[in-house]
Amino acid sequence: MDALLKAEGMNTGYDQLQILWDAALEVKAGERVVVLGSNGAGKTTLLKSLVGLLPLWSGTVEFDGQPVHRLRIDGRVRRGMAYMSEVGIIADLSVEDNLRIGGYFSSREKLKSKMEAMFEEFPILKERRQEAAASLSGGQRKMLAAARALMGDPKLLIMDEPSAGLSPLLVTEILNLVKSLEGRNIAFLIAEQNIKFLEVATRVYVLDSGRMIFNGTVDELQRNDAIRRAYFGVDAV
Ligand SMILES: Nc1ncnc2c1ncn2[C@@H]1O[C@H](COP(=O)(O)OP(=O)(O)OP(=O)(O)O)[C@@H](O)[C@H]1O
Repeated sequence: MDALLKAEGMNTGYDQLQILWDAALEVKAGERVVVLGSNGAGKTTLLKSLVGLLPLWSGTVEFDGQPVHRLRIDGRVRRGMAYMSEVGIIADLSVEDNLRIGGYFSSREKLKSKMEAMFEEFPILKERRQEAAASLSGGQRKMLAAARALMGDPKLLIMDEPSAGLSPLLVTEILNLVKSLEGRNIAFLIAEQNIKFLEVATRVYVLDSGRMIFNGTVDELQRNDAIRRAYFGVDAV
């Protein structure tokens, strides 16, 4: 199967400081790929350069068979990439209006039906549809960020540390959300340091100091002694 997202030779960073070193990554249609990395490994930098929030110094990104690394983020979103980020949630706007922004490129009829589908998927958002996003709890804001990204009917949903700041119970909710979207033909690329996310992964990359040091299945990861020691503790798995 051809890759939906294929990035090669990614080098980038901030000013003179190089963070990503020749990173490569592939996500096939419908796959759920987790990029595991500790604090400061470069996960956010990687995702930002994939979606167009940070320019690459060198390297290529292809999406759906087309090069996209010279496109701005909106051009990549139109092609079916979605970046789930709470940063884009507008606190003063209602839940409903935030969702409307997520469906910006949809026709009016489509927007209405997508909104209803989201409210079915996320009943808590329906309950609070008229309230300002600022009034939502941390977990509810994540739900809104996910629903907003899904409003655009993406082929690929990119999530940056969805578990950050959430209680274990809410982490389970996010995992359930990812599981519940199985079969919808949405691929996931999830950057995380929480190994619980391996539960939903069909494939894993490990990013270490800006370099991809592993690419394989969860089974293969668990059989890799060096990585197991570094990420799970010697006896953990
Ligand atoms: N705007 C910036 N300017 C300079 N350095 C930055 C900037 N953003 C990130 N960095 C540095 O780049 C490195 C990688 O950061 P990045 O946020 O990509 O890592 P991460 O894996 O997402 O970490 P975390 O889990 O802590 O969010 C870190 O050393 C960080 O200090």
